Amino acid sequence: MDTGYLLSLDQGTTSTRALAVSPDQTVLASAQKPLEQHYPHSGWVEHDAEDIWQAVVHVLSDVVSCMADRGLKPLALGITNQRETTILWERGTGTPLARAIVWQDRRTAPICVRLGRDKGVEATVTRKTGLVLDPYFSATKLAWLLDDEAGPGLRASAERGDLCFGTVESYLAYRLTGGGAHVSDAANASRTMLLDIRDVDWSDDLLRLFGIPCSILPDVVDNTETVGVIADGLPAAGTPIAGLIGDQQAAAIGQGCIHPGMIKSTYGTGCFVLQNTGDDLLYSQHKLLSTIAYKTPGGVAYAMEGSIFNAGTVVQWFRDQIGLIASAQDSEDMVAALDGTGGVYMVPAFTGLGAPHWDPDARGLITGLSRATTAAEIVRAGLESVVYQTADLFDLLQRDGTPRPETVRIDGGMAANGWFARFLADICDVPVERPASIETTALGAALAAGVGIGLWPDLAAATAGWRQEAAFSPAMSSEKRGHLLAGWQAALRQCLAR
Ligand SMILES: Nc1ncnc2c1ncn2[C@@H]1O[C@H](COP(=O)(O)OP(=O)(O)O)[C@@H](O)[C@H]1O
Ligand SMILES: O=P(O)(O)OC[C@H](O)CO
Repeated sequence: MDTGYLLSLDQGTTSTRALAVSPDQTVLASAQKPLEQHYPHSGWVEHDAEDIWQAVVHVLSDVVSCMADRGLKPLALGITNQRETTILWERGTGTPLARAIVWQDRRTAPICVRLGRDKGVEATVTRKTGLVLDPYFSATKLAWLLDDEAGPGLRASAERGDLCFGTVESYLAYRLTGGGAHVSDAANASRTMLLDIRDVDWSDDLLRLFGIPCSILPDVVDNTETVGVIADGLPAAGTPIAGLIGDQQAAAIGQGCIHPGMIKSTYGTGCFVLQNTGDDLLYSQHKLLSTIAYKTPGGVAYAMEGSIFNAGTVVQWFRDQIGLIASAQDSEDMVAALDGTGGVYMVPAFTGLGAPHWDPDARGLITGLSRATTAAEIVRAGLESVVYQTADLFDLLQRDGTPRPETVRIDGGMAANGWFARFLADICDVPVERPASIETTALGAALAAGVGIGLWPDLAAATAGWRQEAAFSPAMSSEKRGHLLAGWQAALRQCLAR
């Protein structure tokens, strides 16, 4: 096997990370930079795409120079990213022309409501894209940037061919190759609401529906395809960019969920449950999403996905907004000794509710408060709410006919919380596994790039070394589980009934 390492770039919602991964899948070095969030209006979430670029150069440069000191060179770069976040930049220079509209942003809810009045339109969108008509996805964000009165009005430049559109991996590949590659991978492209996921190509009908000129679109590539090399003057210049993949699909690969039926749940800013359905494109009867897990020369693999918009943000809110905890770790220490929440439930609909409700206007609530309620009980209710939402998604997956998983593999920042992992196993009544490598998302991108340069023949070979670090078995009585879930459903109804 080649000496050298795989370079992985993980551009997430709250931070940008670079990792050096050895061919035996050990993390050799890493660097991270937090990303500033902008909330210009209620329900709006933006990132400065130039900040993202500067952070990328910074973390890549740190890792590459640290590895150079050890005499090692990058073999290939894999890029993984927050999905759906929408960027428009100037063709040629790569200069962003507006703030990136982040996946959590709800400003385009009125566009979705208008289009959704025609039930035929909604059904067509779902059949072609596997998605539901919701502001979460890129299409309406892009339409807003081009045409909305409150937006930057970029339609004329787009029609002149001066603009490029892309999600984050596309923007980074463009800038890293010095404008040489305007591409998006199949997994990321499947989240734009412009791709027909049956033939993995942009849909003319959808482009017409959302008013998107095809001149601004990237070319769609496989997830293990070499799209170009890093341009001169940048860190790791000359390195092939050999894997692009959205972060939830990357986590599925990093977790070795490459066989039909396998399931992973990632707890970062949001929580995303993906169950691999192989070459079967299944459509949900319960508003779960059908999406491309990955496309390789071996074909397309699909997944069913449930998206929870707020997971780690609950912990951040306790820490940064209302000061109930000093650090994320405190959330575990504080709740572990409690018997329960004393009847308190929280529904953390800070930016609306995702699957299966798709309610952009829902807002959070805390119920069941009494004079005896403690801060610890409220924190526990927050952690529990993420578990209950996961349980709802597992239930719907099975009602949609997917096999009951033998185990669920978890990752992301919140998965570090042992109490949370145990409660998840109890409430979902399924064994929960945590992997030895907690950098699952970045690892998935590194493995995709490794397959891209032929280090492994395919994803099955690349992921064969997956190892478990900890396992949590369900131990709660079904009576207690039923009681807790009934309380959750009552709180959820209150939230949805406003
Ligand atoms: N011990 C912990 N218990 C609960 N939540 C935690 C813990 N450690 C980190 N988190 C949460 O995990 C999230 C960060 O996870 P990460 O996977 O890095 O997110 P992202 O990729 O979305 O930026 C933060 O929201 C943080 O509050
Ligand atoms: O940045 P993360 O890890 O919360 O992931 C964001 C998702 O890709 C949004 O779909």
